[in-house]
Amino acid sequence: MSAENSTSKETPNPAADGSELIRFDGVMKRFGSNVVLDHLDFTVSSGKHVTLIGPSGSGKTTILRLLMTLLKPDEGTIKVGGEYLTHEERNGKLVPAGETHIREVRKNIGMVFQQFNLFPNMGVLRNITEAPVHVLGLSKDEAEERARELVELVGLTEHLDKYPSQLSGGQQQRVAIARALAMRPQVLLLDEVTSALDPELVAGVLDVLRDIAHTTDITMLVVTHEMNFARDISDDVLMFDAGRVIESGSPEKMFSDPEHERTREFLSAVL
Ligand SMILES: Nc1ncnc2c1ncn2[C@@H]1O[C@H](COP(=O)(O)OP(=O)(O)OP(=O)(O)O)[C@@H](O)[C@H]1O
Repeated sequence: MSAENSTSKETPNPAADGSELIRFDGVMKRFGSNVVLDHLDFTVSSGKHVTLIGPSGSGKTTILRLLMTLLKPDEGTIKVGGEYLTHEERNGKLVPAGETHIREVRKNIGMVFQQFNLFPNMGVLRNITEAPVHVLGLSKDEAEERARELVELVGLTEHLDKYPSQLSGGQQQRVAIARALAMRPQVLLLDEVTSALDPELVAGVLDVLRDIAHTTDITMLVVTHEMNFARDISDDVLMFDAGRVIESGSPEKMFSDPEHERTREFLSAVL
């Protein structure tokens, strides 16, 4: 892996300065009568790596899906980079955001899913260049140059010409990581990115992500059941229960001396 060589060029978030990047204010999300996020407030500072932990169904993935605008909150507001994601200001009033506004704010956010979601009919290089060319308007040459750097960063240089079906799950997930970074997002969302992988492929993907976490200043919001990985990369860990943050702190504190009974129960089941 050659992350060290490429970081000066690769730093996806050159403006990471510790200012507030993500803000949830009173966010409520329900599915039918099931209140999944219960007036949730939290913030993430630029450049930080924040891991969301908590029992199944506590709302972690829902938070990432709200940030990707795959879902809309029923109440409350979400800001990314100081801009409302869910609303826009018109004539001094806050109104539901239109598609153009949402697309602009969303350019700052990249997501890697459990199931890779690569384009099956495109090779590795084109999977990575497609969005930068069509969404950011980069020239094909610019996008390819950047894609080659990212392919090196994720350790797949020899596989550049292959199609997703010719790659292992771990390699496909590394392509998905490169594809997300190619958009130079300010924040990278990682949703259980190793849970669909065969166990022997998990370590390779986590190593790539550790490398990215330690050698770039991209902001990360991570949902994972890999607690050692969470401990290695996190600045902060947020413990969710029933749609609320019940405890937060450094990984050292959270994993060795949690305060909340529910956190202790959860960690004793997963560690
Ligand atoms: N599209 C949907 N329609 C109905 N219910 C949903 C939908 N998406 C999520 N839910 C419900 O919302 C709750 C929270 O789901 P979410 O996936 O956010 O939890 P999670 O904390 O990420 O869980 P896990 O660790 O199992 O992935 C669950 O009860 C889930 O069944």
